[in-house]
Amino acid sequence: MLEISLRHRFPGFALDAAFTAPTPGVTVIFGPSGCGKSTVLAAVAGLLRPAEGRISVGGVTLFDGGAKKFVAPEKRRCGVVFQDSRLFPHLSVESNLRYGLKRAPKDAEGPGFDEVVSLLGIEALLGRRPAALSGGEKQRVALGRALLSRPALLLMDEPLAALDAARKAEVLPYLARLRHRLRIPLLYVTHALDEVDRLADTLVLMQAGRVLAAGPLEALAARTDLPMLAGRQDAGVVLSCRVAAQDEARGLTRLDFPGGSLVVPQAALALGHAVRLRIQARDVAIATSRPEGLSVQNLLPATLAAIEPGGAHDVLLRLAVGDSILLSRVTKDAVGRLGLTPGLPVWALIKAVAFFAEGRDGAG
Ligand SMILES: Nc1ncnc2c1ncn2[C@@H]1O[C@H](COP(=O)(O)OP(=O)(O)OP(=O)(O)O)[C@@H](O)[C@H]1O
Repeated sequence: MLEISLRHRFPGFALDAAFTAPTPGVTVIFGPSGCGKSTVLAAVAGLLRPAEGRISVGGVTLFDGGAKKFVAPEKRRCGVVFQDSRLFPHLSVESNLRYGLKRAPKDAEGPGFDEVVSLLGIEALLGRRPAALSGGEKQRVALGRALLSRPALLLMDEPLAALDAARKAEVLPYLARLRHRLRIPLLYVTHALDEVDRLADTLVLMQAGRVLAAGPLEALAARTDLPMLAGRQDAGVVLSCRVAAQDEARGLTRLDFPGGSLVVPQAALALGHAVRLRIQARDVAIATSRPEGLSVQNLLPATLAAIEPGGAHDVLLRLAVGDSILLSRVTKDAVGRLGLTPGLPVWALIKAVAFFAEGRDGAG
């Protein structure tokens, strides 16, 4: 368990944040610029001594303001990866990685050099100096160096923020893969929702120095009372699925989630493989009777659970599909026209889904 409660002041900024998250697992702190995400991370790393509060990881107390306990940063066994890779420029990639290994406590268990190199796909880079690496490659090496120091907790502060979209798309699958393979707890700071969707097990939403909500990603993404998520044009739910069937003839893969199933273009995945699906509210339309002759492949029977405020001209519908929730963004006009009221049985038409295979190479 990660247990964090912090109070600290900077001129013009007050941090008063508390959350808990299960470990191992990926906890993502998400929020707008200046909300205090990096300050929380710095306090966990021991780079900032908070005025008050308590930090414990897996039952080990790193900071306790009341008991005047403050474990020095170098004793915390936190591996830190920043936005800029901070590699040693005069050392080869291999020497940078071995530096991490040298810092590992003698008795600490963790992945070996070869395993980390292969996990991050950096075999071909070992002889190069950091100046000869792309931004994405540098971040993979920085991550490798942090992993090889055998941390009890991995801290990442916007590790992809300095990368362009193509480089980011190159590194994200490695992070997703890591999340699946290694059992090191990860605390990850970002203001990019795609990273949240891909990586988070637990989501911590921060605003103006406070935690607005914290909990499992799937539960938070389905909430309509959190404007930071529901107010976005790309608001939507995340569902954990399993590969249930492969239809070679039609070129489709069937994914089951609690309460229903969806088909996606065929993915080369074994039956039972875990897949994370994201369905945006704007990609879900509804009908009050079963539509015929549709090109849309995913049509699910649902119950309209609630109608929540959306934008100026639209609303968010909460749709119960078995044990799962979908969100649908429709116009206020549609609510009146279709006579939508909570409890009504409806059909959800899902026009698009994004999906990512858990583990493997990460990408779906
Ligand atoms: N050492 C410091 N001294 C004074 N003020 C600070 C210090 N560090 C951070 N702050 C202020 O605290 C607030 C929170 O900063 P923090 O870096 O934690 O935000 P953030 O959510 O990580 O933002 P970003 O996404 O832009 O990195 C900001 O207003 C910042 O200016």
